[in-house]
Parts: sequence; structure tokens; C-alpha cells
Amino acid sequence: MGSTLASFMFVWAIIRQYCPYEVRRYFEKYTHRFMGFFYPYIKISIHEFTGSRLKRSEAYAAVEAYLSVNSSKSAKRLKAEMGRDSNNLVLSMDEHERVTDEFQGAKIWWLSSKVVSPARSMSYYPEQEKRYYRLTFHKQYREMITGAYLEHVLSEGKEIKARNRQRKLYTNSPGYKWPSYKQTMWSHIVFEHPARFETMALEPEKKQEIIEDLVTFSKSKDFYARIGKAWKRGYLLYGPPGTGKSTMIAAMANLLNYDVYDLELTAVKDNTELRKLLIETTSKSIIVIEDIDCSLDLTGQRKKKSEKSSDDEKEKLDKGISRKEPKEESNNSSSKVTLSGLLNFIDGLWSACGGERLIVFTTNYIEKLDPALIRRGRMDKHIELSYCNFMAFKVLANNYLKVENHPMFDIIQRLMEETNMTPADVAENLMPKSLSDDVDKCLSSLIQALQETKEEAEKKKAEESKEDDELIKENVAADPKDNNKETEKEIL
Ligand SMILES: Nc1ncnc2c1ncn2[C@@H]1O[C@H](COP(=O)(O)OP(=O)(O)OP(=O)(O)O)[C@@H](O)[C@H]1O
Ligand SMILES: [Mg+2]
Repeated sequence: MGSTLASFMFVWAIIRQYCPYEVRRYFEKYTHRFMGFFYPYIKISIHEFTGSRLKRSEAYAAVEAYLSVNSSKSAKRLKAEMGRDSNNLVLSMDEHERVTDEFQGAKIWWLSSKVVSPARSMSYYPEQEKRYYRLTFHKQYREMITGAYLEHVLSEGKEIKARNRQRKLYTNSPGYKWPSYKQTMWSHIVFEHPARFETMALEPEKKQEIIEDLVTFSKSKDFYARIGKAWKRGYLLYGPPGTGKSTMIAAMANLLNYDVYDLELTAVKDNTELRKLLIETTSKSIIVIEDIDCSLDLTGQRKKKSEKSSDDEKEKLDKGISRKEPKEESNNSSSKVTLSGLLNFIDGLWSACGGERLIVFTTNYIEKLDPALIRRGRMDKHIELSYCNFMAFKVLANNYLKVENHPMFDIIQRLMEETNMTPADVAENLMPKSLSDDVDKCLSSLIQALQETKEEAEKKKAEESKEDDELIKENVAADPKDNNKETEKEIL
């Protein structure tokens, strides 16, 4: 038997070397068919990338997760990755490894493998690896494996993936150069922000409303499908600096267990790149654009256009400039993202791919934004985060000092009604500065800060009214004829 096999292999090697390719292919084709009559096994391959390589196959990821449990017991070569909360390693099958699985009495063999296609000459692309899983089973189980077993693998895999999932914070990497399919547009680190809604200083009703809105969204898959709307929701967070906009985004991600994609608009080359970034985001995620008013001068485009229109020469040019033409082209050569590109990003046809996504914008100046950008449908919910009031202070006092009531609270309440202080400033004053600082010390330092802010505000107001008075006097002196009360009123 051994010597027959060896001779056969020898003859086959000679045929392969000297037989023309066409004849060999013809021969192989018919051998495959012939063997098919006797070979009792069926093979199914699941490739990592299908179609145009835009997206990793979900089936592949699910199979990978499913096999990670099985392979950790039987496979000999394993890959290890950090698991949830960074305190355990998740093992999965390494390449060219085999594991056996059993399902309702049937035996299934899984193989993880890859084909390497050589790098093309005259191309920037490196050699391409195509990874895949292949399962082999006896043909008598065909129905059961293609039906119940594969369903079981997918659902179990998805569940394991969700269980092991580490939440990630992504950013669009500016170091991105060659569009190889292995390189994604986003780079990530593990998302570990401790912010929670419970610790956020906000009025309780407002907080409850936001939480309910978020939870309802995350459970509304069927509702969105029924009304024919993409499963996404836009939030606009606006308010002065230090009022908790970024903190709220982290709290949202922690509440819903979503990934965060922090999009740096100025690093995006053009609208096409913006679209690619969108396609690469996964579901169950929050796409964040911070300080949208400063990211790009998207708002000025339309206004600038009308300003320019008075100038004849420029007017001709302007006729060609529609909303699609970037104004930034002239003064910001690195980014050509336009308002139109951004509007399409949020609400266009491509925005529906993936599903279950929140898009969050933050800004300090809501009035600077283009109305189209923040209309309902794009930014469905506008949330104003404002200066700290007494209710919000109580949450902070409880977080920082673990006090729910204190005799000094009355003074603080009165001062807070009279002055504006951001939660960030209040929090800073409540923070113990040395190990010996106690509740009284922290609260009195807050009272002092509040008084100082109040005095400053009063001083500023007095100065402003003084300037106004002087302006009135100057005007009256310059125009003595109209020295009557009406002019004064007008100026005021
Ligand atoms: N409402 C709040 N509840 C609890 N902590 C807050 C709140 N607002 C601000 N803080 C504290 O103040 C700090 C600054 O807040 P944050 O970065 O969220 O402000 P922001 O609104 O994003 O400011 P900016 O507009 O400058 O980006 C945070 O570290 C947080 O601890
Ligand atoms: Mg911020």
C-alpha cells in the first residue's frame, strides 16, 4: 500500500510538471466529479471578507467567536486577546488549526486557514491574505448541518461575542496612508471612561428624560423598521464649556454599552473619506463630533456666498459654487469636507447601513450652526447643558463629599440662584485638596468661590452700565438738538 501510494505521488508530480495546464485542469475537473460519487463529505467555507471587501463578514466573526469556546479545549495552537474589562484573555483558534465539534450526534470538523495571493508587481498593495473557516461533515447530515447547526453556530457566536466584547473608543487615524484592505480607517483603544448618569450633575427630571429617550431608542428596532426609518438618532449637546457635554457622551456609551467613534473632522480629507469612515463604523455605537462649530467652517459657506455676490468678478465664480463646492478649499487645503458632505453623512442613504447608531454633536454656540445641520431628523434631540443649579450641586456634593444635607447648603442655594458657575468649577471647588480637608472646608471654599464669581459679575455689570452711560452722554453732547428723552431711550 505504502509503495503504491509513493509511486502514485511520484507519477502525479511528473504529470504536474510536464503536462500542459489545460490538460491538467481538464483532468482535475473530471477527477473531482468522479471522486464526488465516492467522497462522502461536504465542505462549506466561510470567508472573512466577501464582496468588495468593504466590511468584514459577520458570519466569519460569529464563527470565530463560536469556535473560541470549543477550540480553547481542544486546539493546540491558540491566539489570545484581551477580553472584557481587561481582566481575562479570550482564546481563539490559530491559523491552520483543526477542531472537532459535535451536534445532535453528527461530527463536524472545523479548519481555520488562509490563502495568500502574491503581491502584484507595479502595485502598492502588499500580498493579500484571505482567511477563511471551512467545516467538513458527512453528507448524511446535510439538512441538519446547513439548517439547524449553522443557525446554532451563528446565534451562539453572536452571544459569545457580545459577552466578551470590550467596548472601544475609535478615532480616525491621521497616519492612514495606503488603502490596503487590512488597514481600517479607524484606530482604537479600549473605552474605559467611568462617567455614569447617576454621577452627573443635572436636574433629576431632565436626566430621567434623557435616560428614557436613550433606552427607548435602543429597544426600538421593530418600531424603526415599521415606520420605515433608519435606526439612528441624533443628539445635539450644547452649552458653555465645562457643563458636562463630553461627560454625558461617555455616560451614554456606558448606559447603552455602545462603542464610541470620536470623529475628528479636520483630519478627514474629503467627503468620500467621510463616507468610508461611516461605512466602517459598526452598529451599537455613538459617532461623536465634538465642537462642531470649530471643526470646520461649515457654517460660513452660505453666508460668505451672499457677501461675495456684490463683487462682480467674484459673482461669476460664485455662480459655480453650490453647497457642494467647499469654501474651505481656498483656506484649508487639508480638509475638503463640505456641509453637504456632512449632511449626507448624518442623514443620507449611506447613514442607514449598520443601524443602531447615535450621532452626537457638541457645541458651545448653537446659534453658529447651520439650521439644516441641526434640524429634527438630523439632530432629533437638542439637550442644553447649562450652569450648575442647586439640584445639580446636591448630586455633586453627594459624589464628592458623600453629604446629602448640611447647614451651609442654604447659603450655597442662595448664591447659586444669584450667580452662574459651571459644574466643572463647582466640582473643582468640592474636591479635597489635601488629606486633612473635610466637608466643612470644601463647602466653605465653594462658598468663597461663589462669592468671588458673584462680585466679579457685579463689577463687570457696573462697568458695562458705566460704559453705556458714557456712550449716552457722548451722543447727547454730539447732537444737542436732540437732547431729549427719546434719544436717550433709543440709545439705551
Ligand atoms: N454635569 C456634570 N456632572 C458631573 N461632572 C461634571 C458635569 N459637568 C462637568 N463636570 C466635570 O467637569 C469636567 C469637564 O466637563 P466636560 O469635559 O464634560 O465639559 P464639556 O461641556 O465637554 O466642556 P467643553 O465644551 O469645554 O468641551 C469633567 O471632568 C467633569 O468631571
Ligand atoms: Mg467637551
